[in-house]
Amino acid sequence: MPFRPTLPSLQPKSSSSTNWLSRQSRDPYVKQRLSHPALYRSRSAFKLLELDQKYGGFLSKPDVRAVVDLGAAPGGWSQVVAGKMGFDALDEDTTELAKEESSIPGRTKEKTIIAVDLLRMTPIPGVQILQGDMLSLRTAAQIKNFLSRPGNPEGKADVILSDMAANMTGNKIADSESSLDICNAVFAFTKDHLRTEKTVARRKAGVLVLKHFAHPLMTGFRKEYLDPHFTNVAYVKPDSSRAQSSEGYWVCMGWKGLHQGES
Ligand SMILES: C[S@@+](CC[C@H](N)C(=O)[O-])C[C@H]1O[C@@H](n2cnc3c(N)ncnc32)[C@H](O)[C@@H]1O
Repeated sequence: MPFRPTLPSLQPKSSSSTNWLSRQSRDPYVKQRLSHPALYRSRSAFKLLELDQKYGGFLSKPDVRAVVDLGAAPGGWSQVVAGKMGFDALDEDTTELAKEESSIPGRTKEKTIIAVDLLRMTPIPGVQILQGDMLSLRTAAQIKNFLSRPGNPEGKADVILSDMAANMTGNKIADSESSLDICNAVFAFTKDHLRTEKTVARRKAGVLVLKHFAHPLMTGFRKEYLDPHFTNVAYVKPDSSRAQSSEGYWVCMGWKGLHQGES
């Protein structure tokens, strides 16, 4: 369902909601979303577009056959991925131009996109939706089933995206721990399901994009799990991410797999 601005009610507003409305009305990315022909479901879609563009169009490489989008609801990132992989992922066909932009010549529909979230999602063409908790091992097993098909018997993904975020409590320690739990669960999934750059035979193939909230615990996580296992790890705060949020993304390229003796 496309994003629809709600009309402001006539009730008096609290100062925080007035501030929010005023910030929204000035936010260039909210304005861009409302006027963009693709009618992305979320403002987050622009973060992924920015990351993809900055890191060489990793979603559009011809060898990318399977993408997993974790924490996908309401579906902006999945719409971006589906568009890049040749599906018409628009919620509404507004203009002919938008249709042309979303269909990339030379792409077939032999691609797998899996979107996972705790919440229900409205369907997106080309995207298989799975409602489940990524902190549960059962969900990882279900994703593997979705990934495994004749062209991909080993059930691997070329790109794993995680924009997952638990509900914030306002307690910094609890919130950092939830973010760390999510990062650990995503890494556990990645080590079993991301195709290595060696298997693909392309440098920087096997990409993980992982959202996290800045905290010293996260520096340790990066040093222990990301830096040793990827050819390149970059920290990015997209321009489209609100300055007051402590969120940031690691763009990790070139999955090397586990080292001998690691499990
Ligand atoms: C910021 S939103 C994602 C927005 C999405 N990338 C988009 O473009 O529409 C974060 C999502 O993470 C999901 N989430 C949080 N914890 C999760 C978990 N343990 N398993 C699956 N999804 C989770 C939330 O339900 C929420 O929809």
